[in-house]
Amino acid sequence: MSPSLIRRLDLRHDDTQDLPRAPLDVARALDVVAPLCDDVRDRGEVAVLDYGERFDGVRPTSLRVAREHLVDALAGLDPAIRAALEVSIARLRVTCEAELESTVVTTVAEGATVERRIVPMSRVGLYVPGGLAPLVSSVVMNTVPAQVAGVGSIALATPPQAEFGGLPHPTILAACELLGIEEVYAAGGAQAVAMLAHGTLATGGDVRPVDLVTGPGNIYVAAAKRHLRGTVAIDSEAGPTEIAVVADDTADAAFVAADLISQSEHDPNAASVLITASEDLAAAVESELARQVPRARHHERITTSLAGPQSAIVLVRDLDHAVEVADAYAAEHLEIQTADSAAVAARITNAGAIFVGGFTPVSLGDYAAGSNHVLPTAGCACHSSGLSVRAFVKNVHVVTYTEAALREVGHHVVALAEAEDLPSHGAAVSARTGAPARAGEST
Ligand SMILES: NC(=O)c1ccc[n+]([C@@H]2O[C@H](COP(=O)([O-])OP(=O)(O)OC[C@H]3O[C@@H](n4cnc5c(N)ncnc54)[C@H](O)[C@@H]3O)[C@@H](O)[C@H]2O)c1
Ligand SMILES: N[C@H](CO)Cc1c[nH]c[nH+]1
Ligand SMILES: [Zn+2]
Repeated sequence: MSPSLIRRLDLRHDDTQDLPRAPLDVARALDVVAPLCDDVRDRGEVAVLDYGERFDGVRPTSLRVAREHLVDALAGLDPAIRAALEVSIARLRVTCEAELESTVVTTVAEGATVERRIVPMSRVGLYVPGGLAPLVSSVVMNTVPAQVAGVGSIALATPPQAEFGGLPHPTILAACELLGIEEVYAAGGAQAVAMLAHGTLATGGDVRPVDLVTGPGNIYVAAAKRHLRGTVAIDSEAGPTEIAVVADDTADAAFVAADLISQSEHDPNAASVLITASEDLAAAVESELARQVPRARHHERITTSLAGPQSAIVLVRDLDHAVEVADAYAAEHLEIQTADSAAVAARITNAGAIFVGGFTPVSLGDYAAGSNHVLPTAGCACHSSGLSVRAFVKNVHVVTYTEAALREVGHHVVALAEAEDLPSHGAAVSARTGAPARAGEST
């Protein structure tokens, strides 16, 4: 029998072993990315073009893509792809509209209100991957929530393609035009994220800085987002793709293998993990991988991804143990293919998105489920969320008190200010309410 394409990790008797993770993680990639981002801050568009030439093998004549290229790309778009994009956009828009929170005004006492105002980000930068594959669907996943949130100004960056003379891939340009995105840059990787975050006005260029950078990308893109967080807001570290599948004997091994392969197709650094208590299923999935992988167009990078230390078939004691391991792993995508998938899914705390049952593959969510495919990776799902309208808005409390309402609560403010040895805080209230000043107050 030929050796398995994926290793086994047996946690049944020893679950102190490390969970599968890629050796090239964000922390390591920062060594490359931090100086690169600083260089873009200092040298602006010339640096962006230099790195494009080095990493993408082409130097665009202009970083900003002229509108005519967007219009031409949409005119030349295959109608079947346009129809699919329209469905993808429509489904995601429905979800985003339903999830957009509205302003809430709370009356906490008579004459005292706290309004939570929802304010869209003024200007955002969207990143769309285009190194190994032109992820046109990421144009949709970034843009639709930004537009539903009401963002005023949107810039989008995606790598230049040597094949298209330094322009981004035409299908990506077509999707931009379809969605009305006019400010598109032929810039990829960390240099694109740095360009959006810092802008290039200070170095003589035309790119205005953004307030938020969102979108998926490879490990260098994820590292750039970590490095620049603070200069800008980010959605999450949405790096190399991961899939974990919790499955039992009821799962279809051919489906499970197809789903592992589908996400390994993204990147040699992508991670595919099956978590199961069933040795029979583990063996059947290994056979299916051996059958399906050689037939896949991108079998080389799939093989690298499956063989890497980031991928494994993890053997666990039972379903409870499977849930525990899935939560500890905190996968970007978690599929549940068990006898009662919904009940198992309800027990999961940490995952970017959960795909429930045998007929909800991750690929559906990648394109047309109505969910967002920009999701936290490398364990970040324990603290970060997938992209949604919430990333594109801020909450601002608007506080309004009448004089009577301030008088009613003022003495409590004074008491707490005293407790913190900050009497001038209390004095700012006493000055209005006429309450007696305490020692050390100035009114
Ligand atoms: N987590 C998510 O939500 C999600 C969604 C979709 C895709 N993805 C991931 O996005 C990634 C897409 O990766 P990609 O490479 O195809 O496209 P990409 O656009 O993310 O990255 C390409 C860029 O990487 C830069 N680069 C390449 N090698 C480099 C190096 N050695 N040093 C510095 N920079 C370098 C180049 O500038 C290039 O423009 C995949 O890893 C995929 O799994 C993640
Ligand atoms: N699986 C990716 C998220 O990690 C999204 C994607 C785009 N195109 C295909 N798949
Ligand atoms: Zn995918």
